[in-house]
Amino acid sequence: MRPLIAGNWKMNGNQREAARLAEALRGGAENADLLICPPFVHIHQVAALMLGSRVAVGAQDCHAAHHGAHTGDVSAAMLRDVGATHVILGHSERRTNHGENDAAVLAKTEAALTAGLIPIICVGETEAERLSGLADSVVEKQLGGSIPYGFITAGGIVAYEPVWAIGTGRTPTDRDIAAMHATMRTALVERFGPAARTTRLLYGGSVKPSNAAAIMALPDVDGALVGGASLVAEDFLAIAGAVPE
Ligand SMILES: O=C(CO)COP(=O)(O)O
Repeated sequence: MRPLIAGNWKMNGNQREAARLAEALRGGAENADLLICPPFVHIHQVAALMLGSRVAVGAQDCHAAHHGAHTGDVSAAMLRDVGATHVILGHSERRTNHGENDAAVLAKTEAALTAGLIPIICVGETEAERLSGLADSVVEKQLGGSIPYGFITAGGIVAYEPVWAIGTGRTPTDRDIAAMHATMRTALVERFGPAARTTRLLYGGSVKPSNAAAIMALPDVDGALVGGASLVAEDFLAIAGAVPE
């Protein structure tokens, strides 16, 4: 399957910087689909800049409700309206900083699907959980609790992001990444059947140009969710260029 290289810009950049970064990516990549996820306030502008390009635009979160009295929140339908096609949900920074649990991620994912957005559900263990041998069970529980019916057929995407690898420069060994991706594939196929074989499983956590080729070559790794390195156009494109043909 064609890999997806997704950039999570997190809370970075002003309008001018967002436009400059988006424009530098407009040409896309040879062997991978590209997706960029700017902060809410830049989505409209960036989606307009990317019209007619092969680069998709997504958001980093959405609310579970369609509309209503939810001060400060943004609905999936609003994101779709301004040009987003994807939304990252359940990122560990949301789980930690905003207390989002699997039930909340499930509700948001259902809202995204209803609005016609492709959800990217993030899962991953903390360092303490990995050291206690709990990584597999933590990720299986997150998958079980946050993926709704209809996710697979709608092209939903899962990102494995070990919490301890995010922004730290540390990554699991290639063997550990491959093992977790195999675990996730098995769990999805057991629950949803063979259709889940085509679900994209991304790896995220300190992906950079120097480690991308090795990670992207692993079985069941269908792309990357990139944080810091997605803010530098040449690094993001180098990661996309490292995808095997
Ligand atoms: O959280 C991430 C992407 O969602 C990964 O961030 P880094 O690539 O900066 O480690």
